[in-house]
Amino acid sequence: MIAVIGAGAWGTALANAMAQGEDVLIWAREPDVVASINSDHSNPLFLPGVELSARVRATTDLRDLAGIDLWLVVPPAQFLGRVLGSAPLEAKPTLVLCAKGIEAGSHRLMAEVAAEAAPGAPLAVLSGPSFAAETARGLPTAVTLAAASEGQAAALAERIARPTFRPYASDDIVGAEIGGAVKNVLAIACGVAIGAGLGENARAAIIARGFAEMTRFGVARGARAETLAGLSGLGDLVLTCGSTQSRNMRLGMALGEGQTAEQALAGKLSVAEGAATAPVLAEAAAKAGVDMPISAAVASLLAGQATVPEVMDRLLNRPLRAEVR
Ligand SMILES: NC(=O)c1ccc[n+]([C@@H]2O[C@H](COP(=O)([O-])OP(=O)(O)OC[C@H]3O[C@@H](n4cnc5c(N)ncnc54)[C@H](O)[C@@H]3O)[C@@H](O)[C@H]2O)c1
Ligand SMILES: O=P(O)(O)OC[C@H](O)CO
Repeated sequence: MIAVIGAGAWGTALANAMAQGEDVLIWAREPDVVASINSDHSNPLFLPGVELSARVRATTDLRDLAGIDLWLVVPPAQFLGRVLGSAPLEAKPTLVLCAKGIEAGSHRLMAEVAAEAAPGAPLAVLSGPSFAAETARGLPTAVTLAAASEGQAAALAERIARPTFRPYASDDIVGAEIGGAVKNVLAIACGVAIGAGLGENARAAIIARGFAEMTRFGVARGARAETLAGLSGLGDLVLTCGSTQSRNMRLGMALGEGQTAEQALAGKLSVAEGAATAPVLAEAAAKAGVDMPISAAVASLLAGQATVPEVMDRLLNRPLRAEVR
């Protein structure tokens, strides 16, 4: 049996994919979500329109996960430490971290947060281009699965691979995490460009120059550039910047159309992780001396410290430079 923590769209989609091979127990915070998964095999709150396998069962009690050896950990990034802190981790289950973000305040990646909450538990990171609704419907999905060694990642990949769900093993945990966290911020930037009518040239420029930012930041944090060029970095960047299925892209479009961040985020149950990651990333990059002008622009827009014309002006008037370096 596999456990899943968090029954948002991605936790539910992963549970449904995993149920093709093993029984799954999913923990949800919301009693209504547990009730609809157990009685109707659906999660209309977070993943409407998808019929779930009867092999997925749900609980609101984290203690029910005790004894399960493999957990997919899928709450929003800012809650991951708190949720793990309440979980029965005595048996040191393998934790596959699936949230994409950087912890506010501490600037820690999810594996650093989990290592403190679950000392001694084997850790892995699953990240890549994966809209939940598509994975849940069994459409082909390939992701990076990073663990402490490529051997551990490969063994885990054997366990969680399914006919249309294909993990690629890696030993670069930091690289897999940074790609997923940074692409959400860049997707907001692409959304702003589209929402403000700046055109497709601008979107492509943000993707390419954003990828340069992601690589600079990742390498400074110890990632390998080749990981950032893979599924969890460039792959997810292209997906998220190219589709209005992305919540981050849609948030950016609302900003580009003139809404404030408060207006664009009001009443939303679902998470656009880039909104929480952007200020943390801007701070962490400044602290590390890494130049990330697009991410910094997103952070100032979200904070209401600049308008779209102002950030455009700032970006376009930076000194001309060589493309590489
Ligand atoms: N949705 C996707 O397509 C997708 C794909 C890959 C990765 N992810 C990542 O998965 C993570 C979860 O996103 P999602 O899309 O499944 O969520 P979601 O937006 O569908 O749902 C929100 C989730 O937040 C949880 N939540 C709200 N307040 C909370 C709190 N105080 N403590 C703990 N949990 C709380 C809710 O219970 C719910 O599970 C994010 O890091 C996201 O970037 C999402
Ligand atoms: O809807 P988004 O922007 O959170 O993107 C979802 C996934 O991260 C895509 O891989």
